[in-house]
Amino acid sequence: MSQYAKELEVAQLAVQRAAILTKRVFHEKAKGTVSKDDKSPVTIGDFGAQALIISALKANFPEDEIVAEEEADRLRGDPQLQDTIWELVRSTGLDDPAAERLLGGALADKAAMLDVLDMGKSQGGARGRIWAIDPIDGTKGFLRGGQYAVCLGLMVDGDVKVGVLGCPNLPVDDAAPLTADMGAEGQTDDEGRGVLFSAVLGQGAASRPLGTGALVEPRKRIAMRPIEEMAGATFCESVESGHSNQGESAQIAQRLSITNPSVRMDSQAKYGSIARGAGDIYLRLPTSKTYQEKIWDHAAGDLIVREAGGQVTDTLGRRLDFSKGRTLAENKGVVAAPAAVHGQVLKVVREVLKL
Ligand SMILES: Nc1ncnc2c1ncn2[C@@H]1O[C@H](COP(=O)(O)O)[C@@H](OP(=O)(O)O)[C@H]1O
Ligand SMILES: [Mg+2]
Ligand SMILES: [Mg+2]
Ligand SMILES: [Mg+2]
Repeated sequence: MSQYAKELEVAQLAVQRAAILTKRVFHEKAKGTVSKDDKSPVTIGDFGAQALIISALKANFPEDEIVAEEEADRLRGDPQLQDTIWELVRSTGLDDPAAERLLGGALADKAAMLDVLDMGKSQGGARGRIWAIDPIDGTKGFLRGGQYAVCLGLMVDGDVKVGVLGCPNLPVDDAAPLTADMGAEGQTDDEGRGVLFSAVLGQGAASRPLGTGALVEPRKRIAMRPIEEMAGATFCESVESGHSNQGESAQIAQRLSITNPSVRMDSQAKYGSIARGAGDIYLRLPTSKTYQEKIWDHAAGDLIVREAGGQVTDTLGRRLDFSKGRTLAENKGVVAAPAAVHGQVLKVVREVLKL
């Protein structure tokens, strides 16, 4: 068995199960948005998906630490919201009994769900096995019917070894071109959509359809698209102008003679899209001097792009450093591109950002 085979299997199934819940929330439920301290929207989907993922990890790797985005504190004083989430968590499972058994089956009760939600408070760091979870990345995209991703990465001694991204609203087809309307909103029909990206360090990156039971076979290798002419490249960037500086990104594109409009989409679906050659370059350009990127926003995508033939650094050319705790404290922004042109892109990024 290859290294991290069990971790890869459990991670993919856990993400797949959590995505069943997020899709249910989107389709069946009124969007129960509560406001968090940082004002980012967080929904019953975020809590429910996080509970399902942590419960699968604890069933298989009870000693591992977990860094997860959400915490149960705000739920403890809100019995109604607790009930809504518990009802969803209780009734969401993979439709393959063996796969569901591997994830440990259903949680015992609501109290167990709250406990599990709080198991994601590890401070992270440079030692041991630590999972990073973003139960819904791109919450704003999720609410809009745009792109979002269920994200899971395993770090060992600060280095990402396994990465999985579930993207329910991306086309299944790796060859489907990116279109401007793909990212922003209105993805209400699941037909032809849903992809599960994965990578293990040193073993390449792959995709398969995002299913609802056992993992869909085969798992197909993905690779970035070789860029022959920079002018024909496509940028991916955030929809939210507060998350990445779109004006600077346009200047960089212009200096690289890129004429294609950049494709805006929420979440780590950007990393998945460039990893399979649907787009080429992902830039995340800081909009504030103080914001520190969160490890759960990048761990899986960083590995998937690198294993697909890409290079991922920050705007100063440093590898993303996942060993510094819950944030990428030693990095600023992200520059992800095919390895062969990364240097050229980075040079222009530094010129425009005056770094
Ligand atoms: N000022 C900021 N700069 C960069 N990223 C930010 C930010 N404020 C919030 N974010 C992060 O941006 C993520 C979404 O990224 P994107 O813009 O690529 O879709 C959010 O993840 P969540 O949606 O999981 O909260 C959040 O963690
Ligand atoms: Mg958030
Ligand atoms: Mg996120
Ligand atoms: Mg999130």
